[in-house]
Order: sequence, then C-alpha cells, then structure tokens
Amino acid sequence: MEVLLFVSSTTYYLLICSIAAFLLLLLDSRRKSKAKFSASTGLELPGPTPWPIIGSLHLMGSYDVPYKAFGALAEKYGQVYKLQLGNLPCVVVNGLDNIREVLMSKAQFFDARPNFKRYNDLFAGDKANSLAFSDWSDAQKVKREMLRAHTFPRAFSARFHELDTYMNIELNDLTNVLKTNEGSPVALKPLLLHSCANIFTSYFTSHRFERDHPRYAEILESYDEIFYEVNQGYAADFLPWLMPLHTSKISRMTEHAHKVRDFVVKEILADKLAAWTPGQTQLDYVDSLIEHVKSEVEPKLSMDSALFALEDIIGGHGAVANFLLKVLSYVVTRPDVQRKIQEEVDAVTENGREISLADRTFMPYTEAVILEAVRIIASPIVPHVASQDGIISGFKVEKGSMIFLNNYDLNMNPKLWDSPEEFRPERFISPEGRLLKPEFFLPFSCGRRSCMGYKIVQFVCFGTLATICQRFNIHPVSGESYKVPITNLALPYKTFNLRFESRKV
Ligand code: HEM
Repeated sequence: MEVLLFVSSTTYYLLICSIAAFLLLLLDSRRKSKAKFSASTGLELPGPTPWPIIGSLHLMGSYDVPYKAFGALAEKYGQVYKLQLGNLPCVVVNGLDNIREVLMSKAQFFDARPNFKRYNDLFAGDKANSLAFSDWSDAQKVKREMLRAHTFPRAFSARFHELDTYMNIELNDLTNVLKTNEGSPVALKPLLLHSCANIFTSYFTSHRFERDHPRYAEILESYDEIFYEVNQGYAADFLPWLMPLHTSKISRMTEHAHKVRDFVVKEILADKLAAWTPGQTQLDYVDSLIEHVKSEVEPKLSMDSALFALEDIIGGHGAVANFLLKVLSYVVTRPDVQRKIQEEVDAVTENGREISLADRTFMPYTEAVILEAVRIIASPIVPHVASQDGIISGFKVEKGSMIFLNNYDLNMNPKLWDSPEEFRPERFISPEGRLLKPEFFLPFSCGRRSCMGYKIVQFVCFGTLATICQRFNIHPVSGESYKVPITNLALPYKTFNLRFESRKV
C-alpha cells in the first residue's frame, strides 16, 4: 500500500511537473511567435480547415481552373485567406489593393519563389539558375538590370529599329512559307516557333538559323515541351511523395534541357566567347553577359548562370509563339475581328508597305485585340513566397508561405468588366479612339518580380498579327477545335491547323 501510495504520489508529482513544463513551453512559444510579429500585430488568417495529408487540395477539384476556386473561397473567407495545399502553407490574395500591397508596397517581404522539385530539376538542380524561379538576390537584381536595356528598348532607339528589322526579315520568310502552302491546312505552330525564335536569337544574340538547319527545329520542339511542362500545375508540387509518378516525364524534360544547353553553348555562345576582347562594344545581350562575367564586377556572375539567363531569354520566344497562336484562335473564329484588323492595317500602310513597330500608335484596334486575348487567357502571376514574416491586409503571413495573387479575378470579375466572358477588344478603346488600360489590369504583374518580357511580347505580337492579317485571310479548317485553355499560356506542340489565303491589297 505504501509502495502504491509512493508510486501514485510520484506519478502525481511528475504529472504536475509535466503540465507545468508544457504550459511554460506553450507560453514561451506564444511569446516567441508574438515577438515575431511585434513590428505590427497582425490578425490570424481565416481559411478552411485542412484535411490530413492533402490539406485543402480537394477544394480545387470541382473547378476547371484553380483560380475559380480561389475566387469562390473568397466569398466565404474574405479577400485574403490561408489555404493549406498538401504540405505547403499558402495564402490567397484577391483584390487590387491587396495584390498591390504584396507586389509593390511590401515587395521585399514577398519576393521569393516556390521551391518545387521540378523547377530545381530543370535548372541543373538549382532553381537559382532560373530568371523566373530564383529567390530574390543581388544576382537576380543584376540579371534583371542587364536585361532591361534589351527587353525594354526605347521607342525609336537603335535597338527598337533593330527589333523592327529582325521582325520583318522573319515575317517575310513566314509569308513565303505560308504562300507556298496557300489554301491547304497549315500546322502553324512549328513555323511560328521558328519565326519567333529567330527574332529572339537575332535580337539578343546576333544569330539566326535557316528553316533547314539540321538541329534547330528539334531544339525548338524541346524548348516548347519544356514551356508546356512548366506551365502545368502538378498536385505533386504540393504532395512531393507523388513525385515518383512523374519520374519519366521529369527525366524527359531534363534531357530536353540538356539538348537546349548544348545547342546554345555550341551554336550561340562559342563564337561570341572566342571573339570577346576586354571592354569591347556591347552590341547585344550575350555581349553584355560575357562582359559582366569576364570583368568580374560585383555581384559576380558565373559563366554557367549567364548561360542559364541566356537560355531563359531565348526561351521567351515560346511564350510569344504560344500566345500568338491563342490570339489567332480568337481571330479565326471571329471574322468581324479579323476584318477590323485588316481595315486598320490597310489604312495605316496605304500601299501595303511592311508594318513597322512605330505603327502601333496608329493601330489601337490591333493592340486592343492583343490586350483582350491577354485578359481572357488570364495567365496567372507566378506564385510568390514570403521571404520573411509579414502582414497582408492586416493578416499575419509567415515566412515560407506561398502567395497566390488572383489576377484571374482581376481579369474576369463582372464588377470590373462588362460581360467579361466575351471577347470584346473594344473595351480597351476610349470613346476618342485611344488605347485604354484600366489600372486593375495587371497581366504582366508589377513590382520587383514583374515580367521582363512584356514589351517584347507586345512588339512581336503586334508586328506578327498585323502582318499576317495584312497579307492573308485566315480561315478555320473544318473539324478543328479552336477552343484554347485559359489561365495558362501554353498549347501542346501538336495543335490546330489554319488555312491561309493571300489577300489582294
Ligand atoms: C504573353 C506572354 C507573357 C505573359 C502573359 C507574361 C506574364 C508574366 C507574369 C504574370 C510574370 C510573373 C510576375 C510576378 O511574379 O510578379 C512573368 C514573369 C517573368 N516574365 Fe513574363 N510573360 C510573358 C512573356 C514573357 C517573355 C516573352 C519573356 C522574355 C523575353 C518574359 C520574361 C519574364 C521573366 C524573366 C519573368 C520573371 C521575372 C522575375 O521573377 O524576376 N515573359 N511574366
């Protein structure tokens, strides 16, 4: 009995001590977590209660695109809420003011990128090699600064004229190919990839490749498969134990990435490197990359990371070509839109002269068609990640949380747009006939991680759309579907055919 009493009193004592220790630990962790947010006392984020293992992934299941789910959940939880997706804590941000807070006024808190395994795999095991998927760093900043001069050429500068010239060389070449296939169904995608890639390689690297080059078409297909892949959402990004299901796909992508790298090194970089002399005039983007690496200015850039930046930028041709195909899918199914572009281009070029980038100012309808396609496709803003604890709209957001910025809602909200589901370029034209972009329209995002290619996209898309419509009537091919996926820029490599008929202007 005594023994029993001793045991029970010892147990009792231990129990009391354990409870006291637990309470102390709890208080301490509360104190620490309060200290974390001491700069401003944020509120706890609302949000659905996650299920074990999958979190709230099941809530995305009943929508064709996740961004519709994000909008629907906002009705219940408010504009900013938390969402556990698999093993990742996420925050969904709706509404222009909140999105601007993340991208602009608090950019330094939310400037990192997700650490998905496949992003690392594609960039030789380190996503820091990528322009779009690296976290923020001095090197990322300098890479963006070096690009700026090339991707945002000032109107009427030497680079602006160069781009115009390269664009017309490729569009004349494309016209010849389309004329030889006149009247027959044409698989436009490989042709357009070639034209856009040559505009990019001519402009950024001073190289161009003929259509019968033995490896170019294969490299462009590899680039396109990578682009398609990067644009897909994977449940395995959030549930890494599902990744083995994608092993063969990932290794195919890695193979494509190696092929592309080998081509860029041998066919583009090698002769530039051999010809480099210290302090030489920097003619193109490759010259400026090589100069930076060789002169070892801070922050230093290794030749490898310069090569990755170069591959990324050349790869931008895929975004332009895929997007242009989507624009053409809207144009071919809307004869009135096609006719209005043709009337505008005929009026501006009078005798059918070549299009120039300077014509953009006088062709608001053609520009509006491009903007309307960007709006309706609603390519998502690449997810950001909180690089430190912060506050969004008064709510605490912990470091490491993934931030989804719902620009689908900004593009499709009926409170912001009349009949948002309809393709109506006129919504971007003011009563005086000028191009009009509402402040809530952010297809290329804003702030320190904003798109580095948006001017090039607008220039090349304008030139190509105007030139094709000037020279051809575009017809659908019977049996083809021209419905294109939204909230995603990519189309499969094998996609719809079109028929081209020369116009007599
Ligand atoms: C229609 C085509 C395109 C659309 C709609 C688009 C849109 C976007 C968006 C929304 C972002 C994310 C911005 C953010 O996270 O805040 C982005 C990032 C980026 N875009 Fe584009 N883009 C397009 C084409 C291009 C092209 C052609 C290039 C290259 C010439 C390019 C270069 C980049 C780069 C480098 C980033 C990452 C910037 C960073 O993370 O610092 N984009 N783009």
